[in-house]
Amino acid sequence: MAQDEILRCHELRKAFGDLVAVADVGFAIAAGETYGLLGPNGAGKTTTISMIAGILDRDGGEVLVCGRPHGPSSTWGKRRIGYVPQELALYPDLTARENLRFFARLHGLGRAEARRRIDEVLAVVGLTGRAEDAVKEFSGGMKRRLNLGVGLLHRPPLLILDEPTAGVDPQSRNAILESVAALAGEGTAILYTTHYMEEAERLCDRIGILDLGRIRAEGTRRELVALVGELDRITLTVEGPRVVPSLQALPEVRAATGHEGRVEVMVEDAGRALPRVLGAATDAGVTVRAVEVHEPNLESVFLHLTGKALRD
Ligand SMILES: Nc1ncnc2c1ncn2[C@@H]1O[C@H](COP(=O)(O)OP(=O)(O)OP(=O)(O)O)[C@@H](O)[C@H]1O
Repeated sequence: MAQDEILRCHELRKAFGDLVAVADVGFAIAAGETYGLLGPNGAGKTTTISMIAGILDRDGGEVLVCGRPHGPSSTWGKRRIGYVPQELALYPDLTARENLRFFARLHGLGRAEARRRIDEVLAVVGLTGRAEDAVKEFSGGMKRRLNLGVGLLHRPPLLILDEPTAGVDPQSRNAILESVAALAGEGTAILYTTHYMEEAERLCDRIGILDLGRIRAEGTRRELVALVGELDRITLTVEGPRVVPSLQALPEVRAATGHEGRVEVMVEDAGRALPRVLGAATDAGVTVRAVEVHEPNLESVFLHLTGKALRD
Protein backbone atom coordinates (compact mmCIF):
# COMPACT_ATOMS: atom_id res chain seq x y z
CA MET A 1 0.00 0.00 0.00
CA ALA A 2 1.25 3.49 -0.83
CA GLN A 3 1.85 5.41 2.39
CA ASP A 4 -0.90 7.94 1.87
CA GLU A 5 -3.42 5.54 0.32
CA ILE A 6 -6.77 5.95 2.09
CA LEU A 7 -9.00 3.68 0.02
CA ARG A 8 -8.34 0.67 -2.14
CA CYS A 9 -11.04 -1.57 -3.53
CA HIS A 10 -10.89 -4.29 -6.13
CA GLU A 11 -13.09 -6.77 -7.93
CA LEU A 12 -16.24 -5.44 -6.29
CA ARG A 13 -19.35 -7.31 -7.40
CA LYS A 14 -23.05 -7.04 -6.61
CA ALA A 15 -26.11 -8.58 -8.22
CA PHE A 16 -29.78 -7.96 -7.44
CA GLY A 17 -31.40 -11.20 -8.59
CA ASP A 18 -30.46 -11.57 -12.26
CA LEU A 19 -29.36 -7.96 -12.57
CA VAL A 20 -25.60 -7.50 -12.20
CA ALA A 21 -25.38 -3.90 -10.89
CA VAL A 22 -21.61 -3.97 -10.26
CA ALA A 23 -19.61 -6.49 -12.26
CA ASP A 24 -15.96 -5.73 -11.48
CA VAL A 25 -14.91 -2.42 -9.97
CA GLY A 26 -11.58 -1.43 -8.43
CA PHE A 27 -9.60 1.74 -7.82
CA ALA A 28 -7.52 3.48 -5.14
CA ILE A 29 -7.61 6.99 -3.66
CA ALA A 30 -4.76 8.77 -1.86
CA ALA A 31 -5.01 11.44 0.85
CA GLY A 32 -5.91 14.81 -0.65
CA GLU A 33 -7.07 13.22 -3.89
CA THR A 34 -10.55 13.57 -5.37
CA TYR A 35 -11.65 10.56 -7.41
CA GLY A 36 -14.75 10.88 -9.53
CA LEU A 37 -16.99 8.01 -10.52
CA LEU A 38 -18.70 9.29 -13.63
CA GLY A 39 -21.53 7.38 -15.23
CA PRO A 40 -25.13 7.67 -16.38
CA ASN A 41 -28.18 6.72 -14.29
CA GLY A 42 -28.07 3.04 -13.46
CA ALA A 43 -24.32 2.62 -14.15
CA GLY A 44 -23.77 1.25 -10.64
CA LYS A 45 -22.37 4.30 -8.84
CA THR A 46 -24.60 4.15 -5.75
CA THR A 47 -24.23 0.38 -5.47
CA THR A 48 -20.42 0.70 -5.66
CA ILE A 49 -20.12 3.39 -3.01
CA SER A 50 -22.66 1.70 -0.73
CA MET A 51 -20.42 -1.37 -0.69
CA ILE A 52 -17.36 0.80 -0.02
CA ALA A 53 -19.14 2.67 2.79
CA GLY A 54 -20.08 -0.69 4.32
CA ILE A 55 -23.84 -0.17 4.21
CA LEU A 56 -24.45 -2.83 1.55
CA ASP A 57 -23.18 -6.41 1.60
CA ARG A 58 -21.07 -7.25 -1.43
CA ASP A 59 -21.09 -10.50 -3.40
CA GLY A 60 -17.34 -10.36 -3.96
CA GLY A 61 -14.24 -8.22 -3.87
CA GLU A 62 -12.35 -6.38 -1.20
CA VAL A 63 -12.33 -2.92 0.38
CA LEU A 64 -9.37 -1.55 2.35
CA VAL A 65 -9.76 1.67 4.34
CA CYS A 66 -6.47 3.14 5.60
CA GLY A 67 -4.93 -0.25 4.86
CA ARG A 68 -7.40 -2.38 6.83
CA PRO A 69 -10.13 -4.64 5.39
CA HIS A 70 -13.53 -2.97 5.63
CA GLY A 71 -17.08 -4.27 5.45
CA PRO A 72 -20.57 -3.82 6.95
CA SER A 73 -19.44 -5.06 10.38
CA SER A 74 -16.27 -2.95 10.60
CA THR A 75 -16.74 -0.05 13.01
CA TRP A 76 -13.02 0.80 12.74
CA GLY A 77 -13.47 1.57 9.04
CA LYS A 78 -16.81 3.35 9.49
CA ARG A 79 -15.19 5.80 11.91
CA ARG A 80 -12.83 6.76 9.10
CA ILE A 81 -15.53 7.28 6.48
CA GLY A 82 -17.90 10.22 6.06
CA TYR A 83 -20.74 8.98 3.87
CA VAL A 84 -23.13 11.55 2.44
CA PRO A 85 -26.05 9.78 0.77
CA GLN A 86 -28.30 11.23 -1.92
CA GLU A 87 -31.26 11.16 0.42
CA LEU A 88 -31.39 13.71 3.24
CA ALA A 89 -30.93 12.31 6.74
CA LEU A 90 -31.97 15.36 8.79
CA TYR A 91 -34.61 16.27 11.37
CA PRO A 92 -36.75 19.05 9.82
CA ASP A 93 -38.06 20.43 13.13
CA LEU A 94 -34.59 20.83 14.63
CA THR A 95 -32.26 23.71 13.77
CA ALA A 96 -29.07 23.15 11.78
CA ARG A 97 -27.02 23.32 14.98
CA GLU A 98 -29.33 20.89 16.81
CA ASN A 99 -29.10 18.43 13.94
CA LEU A 100 -25.31 18.60 14.02
CA ARG A 101 -25.31 18.26 17.81
CA PHE A 102 -27.43 15.11 17.54
CA PHE A 103 -25.09 13.50 14.99
CA ALA A 104 -22.00 14.63 16.91
CA ARG A 105 -23.35 12.74 19.93
CA LEU A 106 -23.90 9.65 17.75
CA HIS A 107 -20.25 9.87 16.74
CA GLY A 108 -19.27 10.02 20.39
CA LEU A 109 -17.81 13.55 20.32
CA GLY A 110 -17.45 15.15 23.76
CA ARG A 111 -19.47 18.30 24.55
CA ALA A 112 -16.64 20.84 24.11
CA GLU A 113 -15.21 19.13 21.05
CA ALA A 114 -18.69 18.89 19.50
CA ARG A 115 -19.30 22.61 20.02
CA ARG A 116 -16.00 23.49 18.33
CA ARG A 117 -16.46 21.01 15.53
CA ILE A 118 -20.05 22.10 14.81
CA ASP A 119 -18.89 25.71 14.36
CA GLU A 120 -16.13 24.56 12.01
CA VAL A 121 -18.48 22.39 9.97
CA LEU A 122 -21.09 25.17 9.69
CA ALA A 123 -18.36 27.43 8.30
CA VAL A 124 -17.16 24.80 5.81
CA VAL A 125 -20.65 24.36 4.33
CA GLY A 126 -21.44 28.09 4.51
CA LEU A 127 -24.35 27.87 6.96
CA THR A 128 -22.97 29.78 9.97
CA GLY A 129 -25.56 32.51 9.53
CA ARG A 130 -28.44 30.00 9.46
CA ALA A 131 -27.31 27.77 12.33
CA GLU A 132 -30.28 28.61 14.59
CA ASP A 133 -32.96 28.20 11.88
CA ALA A 134 -35.15 25.11 11.64
CA VAL A 135 -34.14 22.84 8.76
CA LYS A 136 -37.74 22.76 7.45
CA GLU A 137 -37.24 26.44 6.49
CA PHE A 138 -34.15 25.62 4.41
CA SER A 139 -34.01 25.44 0.62
CA GLY A 140 -33.20 22.06 -0.94
CA GLY A 141 -29.63 23.20 -1.57
CA MET A 142 -29.12 24.31 2.05
CA LYS A 143 -30.39 20.93 3.27
CA ARG A 144 -27.87 19.20 1.00
CA ARG A 145 -25.10 21.41 2.45
CA LEU A 146 -26.12 20.49 5.99
CA ASN A 147 -26.24 16.82 4.97
CA LEU A 148 -22.64 17.23 3.82
CA GLY A 149 -21.78 18.88 7.15
CA VAL A 150 -23.12 15.86 9.06
CA GLY A 151 -20.69 13.64 7.13
CA LEU A 152 -17.75 15.83 8.18
CA LEU A 153 -18.31 16.01 11.93
CA HIS A 154 -15.92 13.20 12.87
CA ARG A 155 -13.13 14.47 10.54
CA PRO A 156 -13.11 11.37 8.34
CA PRO A 157 -10.00 10.80 6.21
CA LEU A 158 -12.31 9.41 3.49
CA LEU A 159 -15.39 11.33 2.37
CA ILE A 160 -17.88 9.60 0.06
CA LEU A 161 -20.37 11.82 -1.74
CA ASP A 162 -23.26 10.43 -3.75
CA GLU A 163 -24.26 13.02 -6.36
CA PRO A 164 -24.19 15.84 -3.78
CA THR A 165 -25.36 18.52 -6.21
CA ALA A 166 -28.20 16.64 -7.91
CA GLY A 167 -31.16 19.02 -8.13
CA VAL A 168 -29.66 21.90 -6.11
CA ASP A 169 -29.70 25.62 -6.99
CA PRO A 170 -26.54 27.13 -8.57
CA GLN A 171 -25.54 29.01 -5.39
CA SER A 172 -25.63 25.88 -3.21
CA ARG A 173 -23.98 23.85 -5.95
CA ASN A 174 -21.09 26.28 -5.99
CA ALA A 175 -20.88 26.26 -2.19
CA ILE A 176 -20.77 22.44 -2.20
CA LEU A 177 -18.07 22.31 -4.88
CA GLU A 178 -15.99 24.88 -3.00
CA SER A 179 -16.34 22.95 0.28
CA VAL A 180 -15.25 19.73 -1.40
CA ALA A 181 -12.21 21.42 -2.97
CA ALA A 182 -11.26 22.92 0.41
CA LEU A 183 -11.55 19.52 2.15
CA ALA A 184 -9.33 17.91 -0.47
CA GLY A 185 -6.86 20.76 0.04
CA GLU A 186 -6.71 19.81 3.73
CA GLY A 187 -5.87 16.19 2.86
CA THR A 188 -9.25 14.43 2.82
CA ALA A 189 -9.54 11.64 0.25
CA ILE A 190 -12.79 12.15 -1.64
CA LEU A 191 -14.88 9.72 -3.64
CA TYR A 192 -17.34 11.72 -5.69
CA THR A 193 -20.09 10.30 -7.87
CA THR A 194 -21.79 12.40 -10.47
CA HIS A 195 -23.32 12.34 -13.90
CA TYR A 196 -22.38 16.00 -14.40
CA MET A 197 -19.25 15.92 -16.48
CA GLU A 198 -18.46 19.61 -15.72
CA GLU A 199 -18.22 18.76 -12.00
CA ALA A 200 -15.96 15.80 -12.63
CA GLU A 201 -13.73 18.00 -14.82
CA ARG A 202 -13.63 20.82 -12.25
CA LEU A 203 -13.13 18.81 -9.07
CA CYS A 204 -11.60 15.44 -9.72
CA ASP A 205 -7.91 14.65 -9.97
CA ARG A 206 -8.74 11.29 -11.52
CA ILE A 207 -11.94 9.99 -13.01
CA GLY A 208 -13.24 6.46 -13.46
CA ILE A 209 -15.79 6.10 -16.23
CA LEU A 210 -18.39 3.63 -15.05
CA ASP A 211 -20.82 1.89 -17.38
CA LEU A 212 -22.87 -1.26 -16.82
CA GLY A 213 -21.07 -1.98 -13.54
CA ARG A 214 -17.54 -1.79 -14.94
CA ILE A 215 -14.86 0.90 -15.01
CA ARG A 216 -14.29 1.37 -18.72
CA ALA A 217 -11.35 3.77 -18.37
CA GLU A 218 -9.57 5.71 -15.65
CA GLY A 219 -7.25 8.70 -15.53
CA THR A 220 -7.02 12.47 -15.54
CA ARG A 221 -9.25 14.30 -17.98
CA ARG A 222 -6.31 14.75 -20.33
CA GLU A 223 -5.31 11.08 -20.11
CA LEU A 224 -8.87 9.99 -20.87
CA VAL A 225 -9.11 12.32 -23.81
CA ALA A 226 -5.75 11.08 -25.14
CA LEU A 227 -6.85 7.47 -24.63
CA VAL A 228 -9.68 7.77 -27.12
CA GLY A 229 -7.52 9.79 -29.53
CA GLU A 230 -9.52 13.03 -29.36
CA LEU A 231 -7.63 16.15 -30.45
CA ASP A 232 -7.74 19.80 -29.35
CA ARG A 233 -8.89 22.29 -31.97
CA ILE A 234 -7.47 25.82 -32.35
CA THR A 235 -9.51 28.19 -34.50
CA LEU A 236 -7.75 31.31 -35.79
CA THR A 237 -9.47 34.27 -37.42
CA VAL A 238 -6.81 35.67 -39.73
CA GLU A 239 -6.07 38.34 -42.31
CA GLY A 240 -3.25 38.11 -44.85
CA PRO A 241 -1.52 35.51 -47.01
CA ARG A 242 -2.19 31.76 -46.95
CA VAL A 243 -0.88 30.34 -43.70
CA VAL A 244 -2.13 26.74 -43.83
CA PRO A 245 1.00 25.19 -45.46
CA SER A 246 3.35 26.61 -42.79
CA LEU A 247 1.03 25.38 -40.03
CA GLN A 248 0.88 21.91 -41.59
CA ALA A 249 4.69 21.84 -41.48
CA LEU A 250 4.79 22.19 -37.67
CA PRO A 251 5.48 18.90 -35.84
CA GLU A 252 2.76 19.70 -33.24
CA VAL A 253 0.08 20.05 -35.90
CA ARG A 254 -1.85 16.95 -36.94
CA ALA A 255 -4.04 18.77 -39.47
CA ALA A 256 -4.73 22.33 -40.62
CA THR A 257 -7.42 23.63 -42.95
CA GLY A 258 -8.45 27.14 -43.94
CA HIS A 259 -11.52 28.82 -45.36
CA GLU A 260 -12.48 32.51 -45.67
CA GLY A 261 -10.20 33.89 -42.99
CA ARG A 262 -10.81 31.03 -40.54
CA VAL A 263 -8.11 28.45 -39.98
CA GLU A 264 -8.78 25.21 -38.05
CA VAL A 265 -5.72 23.55 -36.50
CA MET A 266 -5.87 20.11 -34.85
CA VAL A 267 -3.23 19.42 -32.15
CA GLU A 268 -2.75 17.02 -29.24
CA ASP A 269 -2.28 19.69 -26.61
CA ALA A 270 -3.49 23.21 -27.45
CA GLY A 271 -1.75 24.76 -24.43
CA ARG A 272 1.63 23.53 -25.61
CA ALA A 273 1.09 24.05 -29.36
CA LEU A 274 -0.49 27.52 -29.29
CA PRO A 275 2.75 29.60 -29.05
CA ARG A 276 4.25 27.71 -32.03
CA VAL A 277 1.04 28.05 -34.05
CA LEU A 278 0.83 31.80 -33.42
CA GLY A 279 4.56 32.17 -34.11
CA ALA A 280 4.22 30.38 -37.48
CA ALA A 281 1.26 32.61 -38.40
CA THR A 282 3.20 35.78 -37.57
CA ASP A 283 6.25 34.52 -39.50
CA ALA A 284 4.02 33.94 -42.54
CA GLY A 285 2.98 37.61 -42.40
CA VAL A 286 -0.54 36.91 -41.22
CA THR A 287 -2.48 39.06 -38.71
CA VAL A 288 -4.35 36.95 -36.15
CA ARG A 289 -7.58 38.70 -35.13
CA ALA A 290 -8.96 36.05 -32.77
CA VAL A 291 -8.03 32.70 -31.25
CA GLU A 292 -10.43 30.06 -29.88
CA VAL A 293 -9.38 26.81 -28.26
CA HIS A 294 -11.74 23.86 -28.07
CA GLU A 295 -10.64 20.97 -25.85
CA PRO A 296 -12.63 17.74 -26.12
CA ASN A 297 -14.56 17.05 -22.93
CA LEU A 298 -15.47 13.94 -20.98
CA GLU A 299 -18.80 13.78 -22.75
CA SER A 300 -17.01 12.92 -26.00
CA VAL A 301 -14.77 10.42 -24.17
CA PHE A 302 -17.83 8.77 -22.67
CA LEU A 303 -19.58 8.61 -26.02
CA HIS A 304 -16.46 7.14 -27.58
CA LEU A 305 -16.08 4.43 -24.92
CA THR A 306 -19.69 3.42 -24.45
CA GLY A 307 -21.47 4.53 -27.59
CA LYS A 308 -23.99 6.53 -25.56
CA ALA A 309 -24.42 9.98 -24.02
CA LEU A 310 -23.90 10.62 -20.30
CA ARG A 311 -27.33 12.15 -19.97
CA ASP A 312 -30.27 10.35 -21.53
N1 LIG B 1 -31.89 -2.62 -4.12
C1 LIG B 1 -31.95 -2.88 -5.43
N2 LIG B 1 -32.71 -3.87 -5.92
C2 LIG B 1 -32.75 -4.15 -7.24
N3 LIG B 1 -32.04 -3.47 -8.17
C3 LIG B 1 -31.26 -2.47 -7.76
C4 LIG B 1 -31.18 -2.11 -6.37
N4 LIG B 1 -30.30 -1.07 -6.26
C5 LIG B 1 -29.89 -0.79 -7.51
N5 LIG B 1 -30.46 -1.63 -8.41
C6 LIG B 1 -30.20 -1.63 -9.87
O1 LIG B 1 -28.81 -1.71 -10.07
C7 LIG B 1 -28.39 -0.89 -11.16
C8 LIG B 1 -27.36 0.12 -10.69
O2 LIG B 1 -28.01 1.06 -9.81
P1 LIG B 1 -27.25 2.24 -9.06
O3 LIG B 1 -28.25 2.93 -8.21
O4 LIG B 1 -26.03 1.70 -8.41
O5 LIG B 1 -26.83 3.16 -10.28
P2 LIG B 1 -26.33 4.66 -10.27
O6 LIG B 1 -25.20 4.71 -11.23
O7 LIG B 1 -26.06 5.11 -8.88
O8 LIG B 1 -27.56 5.44 -10.87
P3 LIG B 1 -28.25 6.82 -10.36
O9 LIG B 1 -27.44 7.91 -10.96
O10 LIG B 1 -29.60 6.71 -10.97
O11 LIG B 1 -28.26 6.80 -8.86
C9 LIG B 1 -29.66 -0.24 -11.71
O12 LIG B 1 -30.09 -1.02 -12.81
C10 LIG B 1 -30.63 -0.34 -10.55
O13 LIG B 1 -31.96 -0.42 -11.02
